[in-house]
Amino acid sequence: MGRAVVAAVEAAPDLELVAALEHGDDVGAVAATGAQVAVDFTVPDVTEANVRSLVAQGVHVVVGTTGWTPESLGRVEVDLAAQPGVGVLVAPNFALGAVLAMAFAARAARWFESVEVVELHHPDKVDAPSGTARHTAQAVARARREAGLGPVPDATTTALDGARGADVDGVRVHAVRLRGLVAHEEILLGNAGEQLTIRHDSFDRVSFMPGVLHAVRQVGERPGLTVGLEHYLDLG
Ligand SMILES: NC(=O)C1=CN([C@@H]2O[C@H](COP(=O)(O)OP(=O)(O)OC[C@H]3O[C@@H](n4cnc5c(N)ncnc54)[C@H](OP(=O)(O)O)[C@@H]3O)[C@@H](O)[C@H]2O)C=CC1
Ligand SMILES: O=C(O)C1=N[C@H](C(=O)O)C[C@H](O)C1
Repeated sequence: MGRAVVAAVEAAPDLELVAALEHGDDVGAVAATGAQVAVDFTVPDVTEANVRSLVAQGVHVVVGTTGWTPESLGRVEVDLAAQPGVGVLVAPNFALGAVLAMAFAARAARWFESVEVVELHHPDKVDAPSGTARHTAQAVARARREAGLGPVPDATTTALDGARGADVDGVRVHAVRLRGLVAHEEILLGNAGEQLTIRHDSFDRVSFMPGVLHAVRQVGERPGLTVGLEHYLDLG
């Protein structure tokens, strides 16, 4: 992703690439390069420290790295309170179609008794379920709560560990890892006698770049912490 972002920024006539950091480089020296906005695609273990260092330097941050917890987001919010004017966007998916799929699923959720999420990725991915699937399940669960729906029906009493996937806010999420895949998600919504399937496929990492560039252009205008690109697309 880092290489794809470098290429996308270099190809954008209104943006200038002033630095490209690799593993081992000093994030604390980013402001000195003149950077106004930093983009982080690293690993869950280091992204919070990167973002907090960048916020302390007064640099806006666009984050694609997954694995964020409510606690790590909370610590960034505390840092941002001391840096008014600095914006941070943490977005689990920058593909416009994926953001729309999440929004459509949340909109549909109140009308269906059952829902499950299946995410499918390349086998080099280190986290499961994907940040996108977690974000989707949370949005669907919120919509179900707001509509007064009860738990998703499931009579399972005996199962091998993992057979029913992970429970994210009461929504079952299943993770597939398969060579050849890039990033894919299906939201399955069921009622008696019918099913709605909402599916998004990223076939190439270029799919994430329009969303990343949109965020880079916007983040300076949106101080504080934002979670999810949908808020930058008027879909939140
Ligand atoms: N929001 C979105 O739209 C998308 C999000 N992602 C997420 O972005 C993240 C990165 O994905 P991807 O680019 O595929 O992963 P890669 O494994 O290809 O890249 C991760 C990068 O982080 C670097 N890195 C690893 N450890 C450290 C460290 N301790 N300090 C600094 N840098 C480190 C790696 O360097 P080295 O290899 O030298 O160790 C590598 O350059 C993942 O969390 C993924 O889920 C991915 C695609 C889209
Ligand atoms: O690791 C990936 O590849 C991806 N990670 C993000 C996620 O965890 O949701 C976004 C996209 O699915 C690709």
